[in-house]
Amino acid sequence: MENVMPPRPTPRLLSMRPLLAAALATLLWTGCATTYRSDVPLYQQLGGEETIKTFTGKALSRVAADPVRGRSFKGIKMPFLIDSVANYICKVADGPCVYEGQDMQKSHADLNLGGSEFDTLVQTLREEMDAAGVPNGAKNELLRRLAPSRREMVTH
Ligand code: HEM
Repeated sequence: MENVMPPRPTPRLLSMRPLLAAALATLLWTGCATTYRSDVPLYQQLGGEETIKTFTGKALSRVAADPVRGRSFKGIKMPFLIDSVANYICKVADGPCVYEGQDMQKSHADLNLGGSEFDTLVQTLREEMDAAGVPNGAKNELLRRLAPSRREMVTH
């Protein structure tokens, strides 16, 4: 009589099973890490207060050092400003930080900011969040929350 049993997987394929399972787990984990999770406070997904201060400080320092884009920062005490902006961002991200500064309209009113200046800072923040290893989902959620302040700061 003819044998109708399906062929059994080769031992080689069987031995690759743990490898395939590990690859799948890595894929799932990466997927989770890059997606914003509404059940975890955003500031935690951004890496906590320390990381927020790091990427904020680097972004502000880079823009301030630019010969053209940095014009608004002349005479500004950068360590104080960095602390204040980091606390603001931490608070926007539902963190426990206390922000004691003015609202965005008042604090930028005298700077005569253009749209492209705002966009440059946002792009620099994006790059520094990437450098700090902030997952894409958390990064985009923070930028989404900051976006409405553009119309409060930009005057032309
Ligand atoms: C996402 C965009 C921005 C955010 C979240 C932000 C946030 C802040 C915060 C929280 C303060 C501190 C206010 C206070 O302590 O009373 C501040 C002040 C300041 N910001 Fe921004 N800012 C943004 C865009 C910009 C841009 C585009 C520039 C210039 C290129 C700028 C330049 C300044 C300067 C110079 C001050 C100090 C003003 C002063 O003390 O007279 N900011 N910003």
